[in-house]
Amino acid sequence: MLRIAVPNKGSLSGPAAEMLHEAGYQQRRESKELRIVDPENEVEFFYLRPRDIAIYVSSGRLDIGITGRDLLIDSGADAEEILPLGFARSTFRFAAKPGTADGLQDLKGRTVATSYEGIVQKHLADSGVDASVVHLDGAVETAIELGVAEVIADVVETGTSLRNAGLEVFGEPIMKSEAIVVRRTGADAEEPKVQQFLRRLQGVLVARTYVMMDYDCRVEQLERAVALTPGLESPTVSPLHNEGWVAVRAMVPAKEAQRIMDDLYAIGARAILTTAIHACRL
Ligand SMILES: Nc1ncnc2c1ncn2[C@@H]1O[C@H](COP(=O)(O)OP(=O)(O)OP(=O)(O)O)[C@@H](O)[C@H]1O
Ligand SMILES: O=P(O)(O)OC[C@H]1O[C@H](OP(=O)(O)OP(=O)(O)O)[C@H](O)[C@@H]1O
Ligand SMILES: [Mg+2]
Repeated sequence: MLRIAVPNKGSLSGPAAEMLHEAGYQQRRESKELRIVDPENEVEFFYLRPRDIAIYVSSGRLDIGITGRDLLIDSGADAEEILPLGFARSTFRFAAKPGTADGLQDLKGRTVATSYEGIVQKHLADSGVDASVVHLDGAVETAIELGVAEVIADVVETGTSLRNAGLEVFGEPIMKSEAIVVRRTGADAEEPKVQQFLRRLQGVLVARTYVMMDYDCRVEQLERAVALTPGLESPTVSPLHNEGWVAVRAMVPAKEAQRIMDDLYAIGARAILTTAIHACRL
C-alpha cells in the first residue's frame, strides 16, 4: 500500500484534497481525521502539518508527500521534488518599512523576523551577509511595528498583508514556491505505484490546463488551421461527408482557447467547439 502525506491545514490543504479527489482518490470526510485508507486504490493518506511532511518522507516511513517547495527547502530534509502541482503559488521575499532598506547589503547587522529560518539563514550565508534571524510562528508582518525586527522575510502572494502592515518588498525574490510532490532523495524512481500516482496527478493538471477543440475547415485551409492547433502530438483529421471539408480535433491550452477560436474563424473554420477534459493519461 502506497503511504502518502497530505497537508492537514493551511493554504495547501484544501487544494491538495481537491486535486486528489479529482484524481479518483478517496479523501477524509472531516478535518479531524488524521489518516484514512483508500482500499480500492491501495493508498493510505496521512494528514500532517505541511511543515512536517518533508521530514516524514525523508525518514522513509511515508513514500511520498504533498508540501510547498519553500517548506521543503526550509526543512533541510533529505527529500526531493518530483512533480510541481501549480497551486499555492507564492514568492518568498524580504520586506521592510519604505525607505529603510534597498537591497541585501542593508541587512548587515540587522534583525530579520521569519517563520522560514532555514531559507533565510541559507540565503544570508550564501550571500555573505551577517544578520540575525528571529523565528516567529506567523503573522510576521507585525514584528516590525512591535520592534522585534527591522526586516521580515515572508511568503508573498497578492501583497495585501504587506500593504496592510505598511511594508514594502525589497531586493530580488529569495525563491518562488508552489505545491509539489516530494519523495525521499534517491528513492526508486520506477516504483510502479508511485508512477501510477504521479500519472493520475499529471492527468488532473492536463485536464485543468487544456480543453478539447473541434472544428470543420476546408482542405485548402487545413495546414494553416493545424498550425494554430498543433495538439500535443498531432491533431486528428477526419473526412466530412461534404467534399472538400475536414473535421479537426486537437487539445489546446485553455487560456488560449478564445484567441485560437477567433483565429480559426478568421481563416474560414466553422462549427468551432471547445469541451472540457475531465481526466486523461498522456
Ligand atoms: N497567501 C498564500 N498564498 C499562496 N500560498 C501560500 C500563502 N500562504 C502560505 N502559502 C503557502 O502555503 C505553504 C505554507 O503552508 P502552512 O500551512 O504552513 O501555512 P499557511 O498556509 O500560511 O497556514 P497557517 O499559517 O494558517 O498555518 C507554503 O508553501 C506557502 O508558500
Ligand atoms: O501576499 P498575501 O496575499 O497577503 O499572502 C501572504 C500572506 O499569507 C500568509 O499568511 P497567513 O494568512 O497564512 O498567516 P500567517 O502569517 O500566520 O501564516 C503568509 O504568511 C503571508 O502573511
Ligand atoms: Mg501562514
